[in-house]
Amino acid sequence: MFDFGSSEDDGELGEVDEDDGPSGFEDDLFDDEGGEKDLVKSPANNSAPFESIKGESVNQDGVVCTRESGGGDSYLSQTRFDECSLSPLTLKGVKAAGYERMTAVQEATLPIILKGKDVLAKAKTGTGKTVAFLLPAIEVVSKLPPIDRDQKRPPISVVVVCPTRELADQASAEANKLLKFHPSIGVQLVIGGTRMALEQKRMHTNPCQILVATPGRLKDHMENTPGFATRLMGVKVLILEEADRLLDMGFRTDIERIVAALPKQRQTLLFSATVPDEVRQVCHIAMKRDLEFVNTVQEGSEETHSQVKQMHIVAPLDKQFSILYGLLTDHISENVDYKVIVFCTTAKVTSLVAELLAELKLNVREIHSRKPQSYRTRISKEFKESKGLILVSSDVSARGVDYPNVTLVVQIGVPTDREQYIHRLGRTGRRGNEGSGILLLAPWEEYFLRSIKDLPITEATLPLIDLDTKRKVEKALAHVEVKDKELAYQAWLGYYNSNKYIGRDKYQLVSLANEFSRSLGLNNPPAVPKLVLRKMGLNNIPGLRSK
Ligand SMILES: Nc1ncnc2c1ncn2[C@@H]1O[C@H](COP(=O)(O)OP(=O)(O)OP(=O)(O)O)[C@@H](O)[C@H]1O
Repeated sequence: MFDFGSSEDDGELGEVDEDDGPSGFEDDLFDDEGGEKDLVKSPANNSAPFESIKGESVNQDGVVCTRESGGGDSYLSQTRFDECSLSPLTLKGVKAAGYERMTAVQEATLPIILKGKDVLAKAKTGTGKTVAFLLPAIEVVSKLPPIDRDQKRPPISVVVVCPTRELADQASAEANKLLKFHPSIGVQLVIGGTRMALEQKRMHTNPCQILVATPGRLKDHMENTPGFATRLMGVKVLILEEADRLLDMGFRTDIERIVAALPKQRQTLLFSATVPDEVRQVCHIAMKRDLEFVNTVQEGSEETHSQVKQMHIVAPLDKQFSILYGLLTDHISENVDYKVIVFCTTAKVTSLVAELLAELKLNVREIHSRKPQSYRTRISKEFKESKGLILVSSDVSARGVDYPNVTLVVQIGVPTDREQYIHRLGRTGRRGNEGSGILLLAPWEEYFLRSIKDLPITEATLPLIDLDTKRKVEKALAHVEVKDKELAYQAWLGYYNSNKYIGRDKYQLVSLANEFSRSLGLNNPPAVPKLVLRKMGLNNIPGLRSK
């Protein structure tokens, strides 16, 4: 249906739509944890330059020297796991998991981590960072004296902190896979949205040395689970997955508290596909001064994969649903085994888009923080295992989640920041596979393209929308519950209000929100509770209706 004549174009917290971060009132009122937090990024802390934590990785001129490894997009290195000094039981686990050769980041980090050094590692999405930090952590535990069976609360030796529940779930599953031949090493998952009491019981009955957690729930256990704080005194390795997300302002206080509760004598590993400068400046919160920065993204190469075709489309809001529908039907007709993720700005907008696409008879699932954890786990598992499915998602799936063979990632509306764009796009093109990404922006969101102008993203011409598509979409929109449209409108307002760029001019913001409401087929913008408007700083702005 669409023909893209593409032309070159030089064109935040991020929304952690997840329940374990610091919850402000925004969570309840605007919906999405992410919206607010994303935009309150940590300001560059110039008083703590990276040189102050340089260690061996800074040369005499104070320039950070990174260890380059691997090449371009090559997925696996030439080095085999059995060439590395891993214990026989761990090697057996690696082999049983089907891994033979190391990926570039594994090859680059494993020897350094095994030496006991703190490592900050940057490697592209889907290149095996989880195995890279789990293997040496397992080695540390396997060398410790075995736990005394009578000991009621054995120490925890490794803590892995992940920004979302899905990611934590995935890391603990990978750990269990690698631990197949280490029956005495236990893993426990502690994440928000599940019953604390159940986790407390499990921790009591099944001793674990490796704990995988989201920050909020970990803090809860520190404060409320008897004996937990003592068990943490045994920690030898702390891992912060998606370190930049965890160290930005949204999570920083939680991480500071967690770090303060752990022994100083420990090894700390920070992994992410994106490591902005301000994160390097704050990583001293958790790491030793002589940390090593291992960067497997070669100087001058992009942080995204070259085998993933990236495009952006700029279109007014009233055309976006039709464009989305057209993009999806085109993609489905060209890919029998299609597997698509559509990222939306907030949980409630996600819900609305999923409802609309389901009305359009597409095979759709939705995932976001407003869904119960049991539902999220089920949908995530289903999407992992299936083909011929579209997952409409908030940023709960933006980072780290390893859905195999995703063929297309669509992002509608401005991502919270450059990093979030890269991580979302990184759900496709994993393990060297091909994929494509489309960013759909409104004209007033075009400013975002400046922040990704170094990435190989091309501009697609505005697709023509045929009358049939337009009618179908209008009809489907008319069937979407009015209540859901109202909730999406409010969430939209909250999200863009907290956007530094768009939320600056409140009059303009309201006019854009009302454009969004019209694009949903609403004649009048929905009324928003007075309290919500006050908290957004939007009371008395003409064009808004209050109730
Ligand atoms: N050495 C290896 N050989 C083959 N497959 C591997 C190897 N290491 C990891 N994998 C697989 O590669 C996939 C991607 O790994 P993983 O999810 O850890 O990537 P990541 O770098 O953490 O991605 P993201 O930045 O999105 O979090 C997983 O399916 C994992 O099982």
